[in-house]
Amino acid sequence: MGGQDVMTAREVVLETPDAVAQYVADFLMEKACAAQGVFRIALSGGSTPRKLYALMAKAGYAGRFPWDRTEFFYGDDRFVPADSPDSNRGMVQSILFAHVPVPPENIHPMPDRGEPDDAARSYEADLQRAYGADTLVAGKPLFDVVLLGLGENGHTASLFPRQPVLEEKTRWVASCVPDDAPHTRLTLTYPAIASSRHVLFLVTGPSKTDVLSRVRAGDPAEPASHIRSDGEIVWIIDRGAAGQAEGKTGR
Ligand SMILES: O=C1O[C@H](COP(=O)(O)O)[C@@H](O)[C@H](O)[C@H]1O
Repeated sequence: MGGQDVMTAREVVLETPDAVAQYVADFLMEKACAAQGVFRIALSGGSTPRKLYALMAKAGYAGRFPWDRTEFFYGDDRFVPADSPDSNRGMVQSILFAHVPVPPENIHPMPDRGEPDDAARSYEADLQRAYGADTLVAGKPLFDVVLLGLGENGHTASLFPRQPVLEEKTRWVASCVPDDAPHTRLTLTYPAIASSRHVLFLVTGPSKTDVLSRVRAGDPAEPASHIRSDGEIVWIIDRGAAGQAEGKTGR
């Protein structure tokens, strides 16, 4: 694969948020089942992927997904305890992991204690152990799939506008303190996200239409405009976010 940016990404527009969840669940099932050996996913947080995680916890998926050879990491998290309602880790645990036979050692939550920068370095070391090297190599993706969302203020993972983390070229994980959102965060950096076979953006609802159109036009002020993948990028959006009267699949 030659790699993609958001301008050359494939786009799938579906009727509803439920259809988006279904599409992504089927995508993950197909890719994970087809993979040889370990399959690594970086999960997204926030509200949009909840439907996806709930669907994957249902018998039809839970009984067939290769949980035992899938390693679950996080694209970002808020630096709060897992029992906080704002914790991405806590959200995925309660909606998905509590209901499926995933070995606990396959779940890699971002740390939520100590100094945020130490926690970021510790998570980076966790990723490097899984990857088997401390330098990212072209042709050897860190992640099979990275799931991403898109905040109304333009952030993706916890890459917020105007933050120093947007300039990070070598670290895989960094801490940041957004100026327009609560909590210190830990986030994958651009180079870590780019080391992937598939980046899937899940975007639903009319509140995302404006920011989505800015990113799709390549607005450099939007952090999501700078996402790359060594493989493919796919936008999976509902017609509410697309600002369309009717859904269609294309591009
Ligand atoms: O803070 C976050 O927000 C983004 C977008 O979330 P959504 O609620 O608009 O779906 C999410 O992708 C990220 O993981 C999360 O930490």
